[in-house]
Amino acid sequence: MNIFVVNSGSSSIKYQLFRWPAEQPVCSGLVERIGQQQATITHKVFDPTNPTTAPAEQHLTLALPDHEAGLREVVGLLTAGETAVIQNPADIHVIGHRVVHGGEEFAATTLITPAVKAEIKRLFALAPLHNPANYLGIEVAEQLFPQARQVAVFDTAFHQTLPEYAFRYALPEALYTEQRIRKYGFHGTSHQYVARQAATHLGLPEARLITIHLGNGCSMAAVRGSRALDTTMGFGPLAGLVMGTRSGDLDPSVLLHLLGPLGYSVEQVSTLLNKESGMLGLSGFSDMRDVTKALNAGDTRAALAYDLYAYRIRQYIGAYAAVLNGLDAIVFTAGVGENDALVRSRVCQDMGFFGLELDEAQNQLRTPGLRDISTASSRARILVIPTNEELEIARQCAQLLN
Ligand SMILES: Nc1ncnc2c1ncn2[C@@H]1O[C@H](COP(=O)(O)OP(=O)(O)O)[C@@H](O)[C@H]1O
Ligand SMILES: CC(=O)OP(=O)(O)O
Ligand SMILES: [Mg+2]
Repeated sequence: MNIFVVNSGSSSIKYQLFRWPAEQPVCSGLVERIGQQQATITHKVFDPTNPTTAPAEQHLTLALPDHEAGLREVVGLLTAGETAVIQNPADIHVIGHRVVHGGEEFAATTLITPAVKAEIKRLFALAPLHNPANYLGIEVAEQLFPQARQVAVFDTAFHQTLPEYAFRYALPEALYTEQRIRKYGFHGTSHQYVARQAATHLGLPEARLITIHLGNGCSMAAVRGSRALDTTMGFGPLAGLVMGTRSGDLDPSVLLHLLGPLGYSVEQVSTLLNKESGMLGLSGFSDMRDVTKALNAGDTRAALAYDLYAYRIRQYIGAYAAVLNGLDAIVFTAGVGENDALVRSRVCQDMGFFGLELDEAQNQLRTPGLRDISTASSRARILVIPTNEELEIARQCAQLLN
């Protein structure tokens, strides 16, 4: 069986093809800047005899007016010429779609039906940056792969186990019962994937874990074994940690002040909080590699941004150690969490109270796969685990269809 995973964003499409049940990655890629003058496709084909060797890479620059044009081009790469890994679109049997917001309706992976699509559409208002793009990806995939079974895997699903006192806001009840205003949480496939690996690695099925996903979007989760107990993102993906361009936690009075005395429109506030804040707002750079470069050059704004970023993570480690009544491990994952040794070092400084003691030499190493970067005497483990949302999505598709 061939499972094709699609993570469709507002201007990008990430994809990966797996052979099942071998869980073997065949190819993966990223289509960027859809709708702009020049879009790019990075397409990687893995060596079928040895998927751990570096894949063959291909780069294309071309005009792609929309997602349909983008996915059509990808189908071309999958089926034609030297890069061909399948003969025609009918060789794709299952398509797993990342859908960011599943509301309270979807606590599990679901086969996509017209009713499911209608529900995903109804949730546009709750995830305006993500759900419309995910929906578009589904529609285009249905056209290009009419034979395939289409499956939705929701970012929110893993967090549906949160207790009510953790997911409710202290607002009048009707806003929850009638408007569904509550904490949902996101990046669920990533938290679930690394939590499972951590629990297996520790040999503790009921491990008390704090998973820390630091990508462009950032979030943390308190996880007991395989059950999510709390998470930092909320009603939408704006709450909690400082992110590349998103503010994270903010006193709601700031919004009232922006909307009232300062005369911002709702649209302007949305742009401010989603696209102009976070590390970009503080330092002028959204990409952590640029922030680090500025920091090393003595830039004081970058230094403050770095301190604030790490401080917020440390605060939530404290909060979640309380939620879990103890701690067996924290797990760093995603682009920043996996690669940025300085962030990990800042976060783990003076955390002896929580049993966390970093081995700085191990922290600096760049070996692939799961790594334990804590000292032998550390009471709780500090792990770095590469996330693989695409593999987790494929696994959930396979599980659903079995
Ligand atoms: N070597 C590195 N050192 C520090 N940060 C890195 C490194 N590689 C990637 N990143 C950071 O990872 C972030 C992107 O993470 P990623 O998980 O790919 O995000 P997303 O899936 O949300 O696009 C960027 O801020 C980027 O700067
Ligand atoms: C939900 C979310 O924040 O996703 P991303 O990090 O991909 O933007
Ligand atoms: Mg991501």
